Amino acid sequence: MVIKTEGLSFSFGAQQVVKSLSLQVPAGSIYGFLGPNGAGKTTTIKMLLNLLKTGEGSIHIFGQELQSNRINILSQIGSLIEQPAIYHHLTGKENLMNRALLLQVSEQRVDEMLKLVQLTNAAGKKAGQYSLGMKQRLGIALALLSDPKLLILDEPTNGLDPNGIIEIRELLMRLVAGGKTVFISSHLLAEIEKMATHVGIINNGKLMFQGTIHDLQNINQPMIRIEVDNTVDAANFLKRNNFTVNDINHDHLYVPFISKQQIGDINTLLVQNGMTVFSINKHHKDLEQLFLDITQSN
Ligand SMILES: Nc1ncnc2c1ncn2[C@@H]1O[C@H](COP(=O)(O)OP(=O)(O)OP(=O)(O)O)[C@@H](O)[C@H]1O
Repeated sequence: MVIKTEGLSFSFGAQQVVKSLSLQVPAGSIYGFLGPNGAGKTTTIKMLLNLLKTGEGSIHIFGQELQSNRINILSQIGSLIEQPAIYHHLTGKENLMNRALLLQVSEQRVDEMLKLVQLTNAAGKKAGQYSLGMKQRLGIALALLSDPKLLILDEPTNGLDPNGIIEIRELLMRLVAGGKTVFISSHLLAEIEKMATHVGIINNGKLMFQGTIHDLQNINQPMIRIEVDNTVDAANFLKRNNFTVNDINHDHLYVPFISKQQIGDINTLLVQNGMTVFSINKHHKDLEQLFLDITQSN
């Protein structure tokens, strides 16, 4: 394991915000650390980077205990938390050169990083004029200068438009293909599902789920969401016709998704039997619905 925590806890005064967290991040993974705002993601990340002192529990990174090996461990981690530390009056390349001087890495490495994050063409432009996505990519380039084995990113796609999100996703996938491990936090389930190999889900400081992306997909099966005039009648009717109805509320009912054909069949069946179908579509759960499922199955 690249990161292994056991019983990790942290409190701000009387408020415990991280509760006995046991994380396992395998080498070569993109580990999606998922949770709603305020769940404790940033606090956990700050502990992993030794920016906050661990309350209780232990942190091992690269197989070594963090406190007693922190200089060695932290020198092999690149990180980006909150806004990247960028000088706006300097160009992208100058920002990187500044850090390169400190780290004693070559200009060639700076150029390689610019290429990797696809900022070569914008290298001579002032960073203050960069879009949010370009700034995030510059932040990642800064984090990568020292060639760290592990990259820890706190919500790097926050505030980005869909193109910016795709660029970051593709970049992270390239990094992992090149042998690095990426730990990335997010509050967006759909975003993490598209790139992560492993997932940890945290809510109110507690780990609710941890496993591979396939384990997550097993508990996060897509549904057919049906909007009809009378959901109770429609649900009873579908059950009589051997469909499983998983959930029902005032406006919608939910049937496990099997195929597109089945969506057509259900539509025809309901309409032919006098029911009004307002909409019918394949539906993916959001994080809140997933929490309910996880809580119920525990
Ligand atoms: N410096 C602080 N002092 C007191 N409470 C804090 C402090 N920083 C965070 N908290 C509280 O700790 C809890 C967890 O915050 P944290 O920033 O770790 O969550 P998060 O999952 O990263 O959320 P977000 O995505 O909104 O940053 C929240 O209730 C927050 O209000």
